[in-house]
Amino acid sequence: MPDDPRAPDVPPGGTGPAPAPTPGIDVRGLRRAFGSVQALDGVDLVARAGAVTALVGPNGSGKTTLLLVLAGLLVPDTGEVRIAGVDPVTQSRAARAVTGWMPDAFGTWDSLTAREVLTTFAQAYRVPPAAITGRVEELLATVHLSEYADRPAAVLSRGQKQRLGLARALVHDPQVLLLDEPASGLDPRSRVDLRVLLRRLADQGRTVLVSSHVLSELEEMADDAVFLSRGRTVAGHVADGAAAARRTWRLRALDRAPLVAWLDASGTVWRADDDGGALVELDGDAAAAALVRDAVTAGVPVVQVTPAGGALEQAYLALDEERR
Ligand SMILES: Nc1ncnc2c1ncn2[C@@H]1O[C@H](COP(=O)(O)OP(=O)(O)OP(=O)(O)O)[C@@H](O)[C@H]1O
Repeated sequence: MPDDPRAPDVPPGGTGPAPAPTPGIDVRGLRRAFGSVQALDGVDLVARAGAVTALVGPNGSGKTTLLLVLAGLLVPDTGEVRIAGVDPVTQSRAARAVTGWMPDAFGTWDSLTAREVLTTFAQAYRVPPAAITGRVEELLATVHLSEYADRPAAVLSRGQKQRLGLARALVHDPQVLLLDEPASGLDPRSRVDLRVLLRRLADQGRTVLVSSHVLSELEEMADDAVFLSRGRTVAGHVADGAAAARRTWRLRALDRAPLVAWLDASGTVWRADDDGGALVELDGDAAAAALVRDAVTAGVPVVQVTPAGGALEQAYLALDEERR
C-alpha cells in the first residue's frame, strides 16, 4: 500500500499498461437554472492536471455558478462533474478532500485571528492534528501574513483577506484549486506572488481553475482558457491557431511620420494608437514578419512590433464578434 493515499496504484514489476493520466476537472452537459434564469446552459469543460486554466466570460455568464457547482456547493440540474475523478454531488466528502475553494469574497469570522481561521479550517478539513500547527505557519508565510497572524481577521485589509482566503483554500493540500477572482484587491506585488504560487502548484501536478475579468492578468498565469457566454462554453484552448489568427498589431518607430507615410504609401490600413504608434490588422505572425521586413527595407526606423493585447484578449474579442 503506498503511504500517500493520492499516489496512483502502480502494478508490481511495472509491466502493466501505462497509468491513466491524473484526472483534473471534467464537466459534461452541465445545466443549472435559478427560477427562469438559465445560469448554466450546457457547459463542457476539461481542465488538465498540471496546468492553470483560465475561466473567462462577461458578467452574468455563469462563472461563479459553475465554480460553486464544481466546489460541491450547488447541485446541478443535469450534467456530469468529476473533480480529480470524484463526483461532488454523490461523493461530497471525498470531493471536498481533493478540492480547494476560494470564493470571490471571503467571508470570515471577524473575531478570530488569521491563525485561528486557518487552524479551524484545517481541523474541519481533517488535517492530522500533529500537522496543523506547521501547516498553518507555512501557509501564513506563503501568503505573507505571518506578521498579522494574531490580529483579528476584521482588521485585515481587503487584499490581506484575499490572501487569507487563498491560504484557507490550500489548508488541506488539495489536488484541485478553484479560485474565483483571486487577484481582486491584491496589490501588484501580491499579484506576482499569486501568479508564482499558482504556477508552482500546477507544476506539482495540481489542477488550477481560475476566473477573472482581467484578461491581462489571466494571460500571464494561464496555460489554457475556457470561455463562457450565457451559460455555455464557447471555446477551448486559447493557444489553438493563435500564431495564424488575424489580430491587431502595434507598430512603433523612432518617429511616427516616416512610419505612417510608409503605411499610406504601401496601402496598409492603419489607425493611431495612444503611444504615438500605429495599429494594423494582420493575418498572423508571418504577415507581421513580412511587414517588418518591408518597413525596415524602406528605411522606416521600426523600434517595436507587438500584438496589441494578449492572445487571450484577442481570442475573447474574436469570439465576441462571432456571437454578434
Ligand atoms: N442565487 C441566484 N438566484 C438567481 N439568479 C442567480 C443566482 N446566482 C446567479 N444567478 C444568475 O445566474 C446568472 C449567472 O450568474 P453568475 O454569478 O454565475 O455569473 P458570473 O459570470 O460569475 O458573473 P460576474 O462576472 O458578474 O461575477 C446571472 O444571470 C445571475 O443573475
